[in-house]
Amino acid sequence: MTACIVGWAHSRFGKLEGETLEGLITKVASGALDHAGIGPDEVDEIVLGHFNAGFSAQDFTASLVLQADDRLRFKPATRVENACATGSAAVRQGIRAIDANAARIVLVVGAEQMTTTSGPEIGKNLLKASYLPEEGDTPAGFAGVFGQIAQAYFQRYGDQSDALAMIAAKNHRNGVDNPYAQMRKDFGYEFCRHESEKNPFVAGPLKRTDCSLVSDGAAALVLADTATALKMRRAVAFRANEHVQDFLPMSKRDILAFEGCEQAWNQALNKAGVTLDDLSFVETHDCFTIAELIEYEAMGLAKPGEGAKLALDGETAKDGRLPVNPSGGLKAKGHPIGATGVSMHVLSAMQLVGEAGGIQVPGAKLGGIFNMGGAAVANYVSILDRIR
Ligand SMILES: CC(=O)CC(=O)SCCNC(=O)CCNC(=O)[C@H](O)C(C)(C)COP(=O)(O)OP(=O)(O)OC[C@H]1O[C@@H](n2cnc3c(N)ncnc32)[C@H](O)[C@@H]1OP(=O)(O)O
Repeated sequence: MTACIVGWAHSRFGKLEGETLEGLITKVASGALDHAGIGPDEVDEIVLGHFNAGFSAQDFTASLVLQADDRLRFKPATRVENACATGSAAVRQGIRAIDANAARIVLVVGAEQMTTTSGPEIGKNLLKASYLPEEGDTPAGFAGVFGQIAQAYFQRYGDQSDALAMIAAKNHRNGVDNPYAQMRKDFGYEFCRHESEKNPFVAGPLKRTDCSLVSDGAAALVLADTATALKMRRAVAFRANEHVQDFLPMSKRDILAFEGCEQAWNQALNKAGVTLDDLSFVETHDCFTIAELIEYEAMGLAKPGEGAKLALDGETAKDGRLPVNPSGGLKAKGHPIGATGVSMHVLSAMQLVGEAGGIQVPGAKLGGIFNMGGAAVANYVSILDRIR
């Protein structure tokens, strides 16, 4: 791999009153260029990750990045979309431009503004990332889809409510130390474990604390080829970047196996020539706590049906064997769809250069990222390594 991350910017995630999609995009675009010490005229290509699906009336958004600086005018700019993995799809498109020697510097932006949409519309928009003929009428939107997955998992492997509450509590605890996070509240295990007025059931066995947040936010990063990156202040290289796309209908797959996720991790670990034991941390797609649990199994940390033990034994806690979601994950940090994958790469790069502040994993050397679109349909894994 030749692409490296050399600079970045991240907005706060949350309900950002008075903010616009354009404002979010332009602020992180210029912030990332400033952070990298790269002038807009040096940019060869721009990629914007933006899901939309009804969240924004403006649907032709790639050129909004050009509003960050007049010197970006006439640069090639494209928007990409791959459901909740839209951000990682944008990162990958940038990497491929560099690997093909078609670009030396690429500006990647991910953004979404979700909170200006009303509750029922949010669920409808998100469900556009499901297979409409079979899953389009699922009650409670995507929470309903993962509620069914959780129910099926409980039927096959037994009730996992304790482990799901451990995952929720862990990610909420980690989010407290993340200044970009939408929710910085340490709810604790007991609150996450039990149904209450403040923590009602949302879909199947999933309670509110099992669900990611509805968020506004943006993140951006600058990619450069290795030769250029080695002359910069910071350089975080892609040891691997893999994309595996699976069938859309859940009925065509064993939905408890997340086979696309498994395949993407296998490919990435092979390419990087490392094992999970070599990773210092993982940022994984916890759109719902049951997703994080199944991802433990798909990535190879636990056998099928045994992911709960990792959560219950604290092995994926920040001070555990392999910290998972030290940022607080989608659960606490927030999940502005198009920004999420870019955010995962930005926060991982921060970890590797030792600039992650309160969420820093001490001595982090190698980071893994898994970002997912739909129910394990679009699967992206990156393995990042600091080279400067
Ligand atoms: C689509 C893909 O390709 C793959 C994916 O990633 S799927 C994931 C896509 N994202 C989603 O589906 C979003 C899921 N989450 C939600 O829909 C909503 O957060 C929810 C339905 C779980 C809760 O929404 P709600 O019931 O309308 O809550 P809301 O009225 O906004 O807030 C009530 C309280 O709960 C809190 N709250 C809201 N959502 C919360 C959450 N997810 N976790 C914890 N607390 C939450 C609020 O802060 C508020 O607290 P206070 O009373 O103390 O102020």
